[in-house]
Amino acid sequence: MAAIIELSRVTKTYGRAPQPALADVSLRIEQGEFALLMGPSGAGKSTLLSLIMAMEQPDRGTIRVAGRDVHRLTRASIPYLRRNLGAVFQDFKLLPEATPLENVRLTLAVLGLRRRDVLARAREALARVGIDPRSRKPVRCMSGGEQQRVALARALAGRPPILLADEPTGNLDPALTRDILRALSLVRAAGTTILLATHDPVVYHHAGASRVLHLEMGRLTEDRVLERAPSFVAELDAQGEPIDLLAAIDDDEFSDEPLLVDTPLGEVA
Ligand SMILES: Nc1ncnc2c1ncn2[C@@H]1O[C@H](COP(=O)(O)OP(=O)(O)OP(=O)(O)O)[C@@H](O)[C@H]1O
Repeated sequence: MAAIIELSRVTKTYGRAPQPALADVSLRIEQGEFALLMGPSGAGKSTLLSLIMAMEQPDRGTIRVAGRDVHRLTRASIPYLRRNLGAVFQDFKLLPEATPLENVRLTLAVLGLRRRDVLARAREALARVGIDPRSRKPVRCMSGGEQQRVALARALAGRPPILLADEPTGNLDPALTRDILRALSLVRAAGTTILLATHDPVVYHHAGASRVLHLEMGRLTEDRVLERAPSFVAELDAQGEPIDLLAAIDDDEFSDEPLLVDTPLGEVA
């Protein structure tokens, strides 16, 4: 099977740093996998995610998403990458003065989703993470945990086939962490490939991930398949809950109108 994400001998050094942030990393992630990216602070987890999102350039090596080298995409192909990758950043990258609904709606509009679908999708994604879509609060007035959930809703609302998340439970208490993990289980059950960077042992034990990748000082030191599904995922399966948040991208929902907007997800043409 073709890998949906493939890194081949990727090295990245920032500026004149004495050590590379990532050193000769190769890995393949197949469609539908849920992989955790673990390792101590500074190990290179965020760097790896940034490279996949084409927010940073590697010094050497190639990174392919759905078979395409993300660092050789033409300008016209950037929307293809943005539609395929939903991202939750460590610092959220939300628009601070905008409400949660505006944050999600704007991203969907920038992705080119048809106007009539934007509002429904945005409301649905916010409700799924426990944020009231009618809230008039600017996100800068919300707690870290609330902002984190808005960021997750924004990433999921576009129904990307791949979700990249950097510490998505970092500001959440255990109950909210569990809610987010539950949302991620549904996302994964709908076929989305997830790559999630975390320090959080609760995530490790309860996310239902299928694989753990461990980074140390920029090197991939462990790549392990996890056999056991956590109990609450099994519970969800038993209940047969409808999975409606994520489905494959339906290109008919996207308009062909060209857009050029500088967004928190980068410039989108
Ligand atoms: N934009 C940057 N400019 C310069 N150095 C950077 C930059 N981003 C990361 N680094 C450095 O690269 C190395 C890897 O950092 P990275 O943020 O990828 O690690 P991490 O595993 O995500 O850490 P954490 O768990 O603390 O988020 C660190 O030494 C860090 O200081």
